[in-house]
Amino acid sequence: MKIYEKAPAKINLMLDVLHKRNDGYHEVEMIMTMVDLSDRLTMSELPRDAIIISSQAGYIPLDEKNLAFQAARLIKERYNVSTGVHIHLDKHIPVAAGLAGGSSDAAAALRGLNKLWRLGISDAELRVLGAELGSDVPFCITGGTALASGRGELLKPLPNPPQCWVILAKPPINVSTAEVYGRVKADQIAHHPSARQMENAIRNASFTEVCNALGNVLEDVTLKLYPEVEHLKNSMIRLGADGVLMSGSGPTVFGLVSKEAKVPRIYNGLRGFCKDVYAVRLLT
Ligand SMILES: C[C@@](CO)(OP(=O)(O)O)[C@H](O)COP(=O)(O)OP(=O)(O)OC[C@H]1O[C@@H](n2ccc(N)nc2=O)[C@H](O)[C@@H]1O
Ligand SMILES: Nc1ncnc2c1ncn2[C@@H]1O[C@H](COP(=O)(O)OP(=O)(O)O)[C@@H](O)[C@H]1O
Repeated sequence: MKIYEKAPAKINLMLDVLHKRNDGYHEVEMIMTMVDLSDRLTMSELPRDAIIISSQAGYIPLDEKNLAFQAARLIKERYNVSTGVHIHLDKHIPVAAGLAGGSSDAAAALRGLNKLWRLGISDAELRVLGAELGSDVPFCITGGTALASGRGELLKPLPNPPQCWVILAKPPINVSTAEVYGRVKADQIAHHPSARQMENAIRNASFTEVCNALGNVLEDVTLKLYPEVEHLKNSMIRLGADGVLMSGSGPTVFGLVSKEAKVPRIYNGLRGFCKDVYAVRLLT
């Protein structure tokens, strides 16, 4: 038997850091949504007790460092599964980009293996398992749009934002999430974006209000470390995107665009100096 699962990328429409916790994580408030840029997982049962990861992408680990491997190992151990699985990852989401590619692969593996091994695990239980693998994995289990709090694992579902184009551009640098959080000075954040303002904008289905409510306190850290991210933001604004923000810990910058006619100019303008550019829709 084979199971296929899509693993979409996320963007953070707002991200605030409230304080550093005793366990080393940061208490956050984030509003996240999915975009139509996905990895594709194929999961095939193996009669022997093994987890094999393969991928067409030459730049991700295929051993126990792979988050899909960790997801398979976790579910196998927790539910005493004696057979194995071969997971093929058809990667499309850029890696270490702030788009949760690895977390979404882990979530898709948990969903898929629940079906492959007929375990009957509820989504709520899958989210609890997912939190052991990473703070963004619980959101990626259910997807949609949500307000995430705690370290990212406490989720309040929200309606989807008004449909629009999303231009994603990733400069050729890899950003470590741990390093970015490690440099945040939570008590010195000058401006905190408002989760309430973004939630209201989404509930009002107002594209303009969503653009006005965009904000990410991790930008201050990543833009200082990598000035090319700020350059990319400025280019996207100059080319006419309606709202522009860095996603997560970066370095991917996204631009929200309501009018399709504007998309080619922004896409082509960015492609002039950035290789990794995508024009996609929100996954609504
Ligand atoms: C910043 C965000 C925004 O969505 O995404 P990315 O930019 O990574 O996509 C997330 O908070 C990232 O979530 P995720 O990538 O799952 O992080 P984890 O694996 O749990 O943690 C990696 C490291 O980041 C730090 N970390 C993570 C989450 C959090 N709330 N506080 C933290 O301080 C910790 O140092 C941790 O060791
Ligand atoms: N299935 C996977 N896909 C991508 N990266 C993975 C995967 N499993 C483990 N990784 C590792 O996780 C790290 C973060 O990757 P990713 O999840 O793409 O970034 P981000 O958290 O910024 O969205 C990378 O260093 C990568 O080597």
